[in-house]
Amino acid sequence: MKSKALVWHYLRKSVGFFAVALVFSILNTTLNSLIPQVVRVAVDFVTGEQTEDLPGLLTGILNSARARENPARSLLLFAAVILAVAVLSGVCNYLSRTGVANGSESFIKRLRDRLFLHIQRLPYSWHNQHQTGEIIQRCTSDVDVIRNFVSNQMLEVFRTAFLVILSISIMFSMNVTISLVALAFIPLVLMYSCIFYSKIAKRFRKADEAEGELSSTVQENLTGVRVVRAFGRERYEIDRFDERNDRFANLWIRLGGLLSTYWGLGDLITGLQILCVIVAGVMESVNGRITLGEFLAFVSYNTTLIWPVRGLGRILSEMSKAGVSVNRVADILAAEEEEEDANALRPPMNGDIAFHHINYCYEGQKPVLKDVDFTIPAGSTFAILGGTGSGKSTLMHLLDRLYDLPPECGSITVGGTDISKIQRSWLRRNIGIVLQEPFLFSRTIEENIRATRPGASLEEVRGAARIACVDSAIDGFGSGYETIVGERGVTLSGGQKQRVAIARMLMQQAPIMVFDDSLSAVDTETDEQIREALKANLGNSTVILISHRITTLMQADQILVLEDGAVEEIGTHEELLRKNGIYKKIHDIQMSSGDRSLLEQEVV
Ligand SMILES: Nc1ncnc2c1ncn2[C@@H]1O[C@H](COP(=O)(O)OP(=O)(O)OP(=O)(O)O)[C@@H](O)[C@H]1O
Repeated sequence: MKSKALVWHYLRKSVGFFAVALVFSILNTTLNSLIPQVVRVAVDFVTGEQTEDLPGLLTGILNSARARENPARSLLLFAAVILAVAVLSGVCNYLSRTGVANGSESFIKRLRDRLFLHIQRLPYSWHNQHQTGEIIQRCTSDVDVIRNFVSNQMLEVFRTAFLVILSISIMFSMNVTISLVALAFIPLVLMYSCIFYSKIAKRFRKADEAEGELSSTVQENLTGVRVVRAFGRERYEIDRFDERNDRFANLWIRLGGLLSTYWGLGDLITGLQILCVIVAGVMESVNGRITLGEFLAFVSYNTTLIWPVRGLGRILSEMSKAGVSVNRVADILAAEEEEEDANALRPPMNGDIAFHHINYCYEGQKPVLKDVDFTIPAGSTFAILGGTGSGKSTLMHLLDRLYDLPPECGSITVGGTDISKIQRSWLRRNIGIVLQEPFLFSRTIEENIRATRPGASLEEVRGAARIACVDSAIDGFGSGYETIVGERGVTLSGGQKQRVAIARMLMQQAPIMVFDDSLSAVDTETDEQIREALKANLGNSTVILISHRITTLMQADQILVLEDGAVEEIGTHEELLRKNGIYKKIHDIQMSSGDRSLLEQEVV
């Protein structure tokens, strides 16, 4: 969506509020412009000059109050009129601001909701390509800049335009010469504002990017705080932060410098303009072409005219900032969501899973999977063994359609149906995955486990935790299932996190379950206990086990060995040992390590 279309799309539902605000803002401006007229009349009335051109209503009031015979009473009357106008103007101001607040807040709420929803729907690949800190900055700081413009500046543009037209008309009706003097400076002020406007926009864009980098550094550092501590990298991280913070501060200092020059020079031009108007006014007044009251009114109109014109520069700079922010938000909203075809298939998911000649590479990368072709029989336990980076997780990401497999790169079928024809949400609901790096939300353990089946009872949650062998560990926490898990599960050990993630996946009761190296952080004994519990409870589910550890895989119905993205061997534990290939080699290496006793027990 183009940026302007984006603003309009979310703004149009608030147009009613803004229209009301605009009407009251114009009324408020009109009422304010009456006050110098009342002052003019009051001064001229008291000094006895040209009182015959008083508005009819005012003459009537003055006559009925017999003000002409009593100057003090007449001044009280003028004060009362000014007070009445000021009260009305205040009411209009209140209504205008309320309208703007309602309009802008509802607009921003819609924008925020849409952003959040959109980000939820963006593909996995998009999230992998964007830094979390930068996304957070766009959703908070950029949205705030837009909000600030819409709530404080947008209506000002219209109000200023109206005020300029009104003030100029009144001034010309009073005295053409002084009006021309006043007006001569307006193009200069406007031109000057526009030049600065374009410079400020450029600098703001840079400062905004630097802020994004800074947020990313902080976010990454906080997320990886344990790695930083473990490797004693604090100094390096502090220096890295300092460097970005310096860049950010310098950019803002330069931006501040530019703004200071703008306001300083602006003050000078404004001062000159006011000086010229006063000089011209005094000359016209001395020559008897305007009264004292008119002169005072003129100075007053000129001041109310010149400040908003100068303010236009600020509005323009805010507008440029908002423009940058709108573009950045529009960039996110322009990213294509994962399309969900309502007519896509929702077939039974308890059939064989077949990978047909998969050749896959990530965008711009070398091939990750090379002619991978195998079938996982329904209801079986299938294991995948392979070195790091051999493409095991990629296979699972393709199965779950976290990445879409282009048609020319092979196909994956479940029960004979191509997964590209299966509704994504249906596919994901029926494939439970425990990811390699499980993420737990900062909520209670119970909520974390229940996340995949919100209606589940506590007993069901406990049941899943028991199968994942984490029930007793949870009971050992002070608040049991009510224990809050910190960000990324900081209060839990790596193994406990993995087991809570397994319990969460089990709650899903999916016919296909994938364990992507999800027992790596538990000791071999617990690993075995969990596998035993899973075997007894998984029923007819098809289980895909990915691991580097032979003890985790050896009891699987079939084991596939993946080497550098290609299928190297496939068979049962015994068959693969007999083949004397890579599986046997890994087996022998692990045999000589701590897993030997377990291996021996299990093989017997
Ligand atoms: N999102 C991605 N974008 C680009 N390249 C990727 C992406 N994800 C993985 N890769 C690359 O694809 C290759 C296979 O990665 P994959 O995660 O599938 O390996 P793996 O066998 O699961 O490894 P490990 O056992 O270490 O988890 C690696 O070289 C990796 O760098």
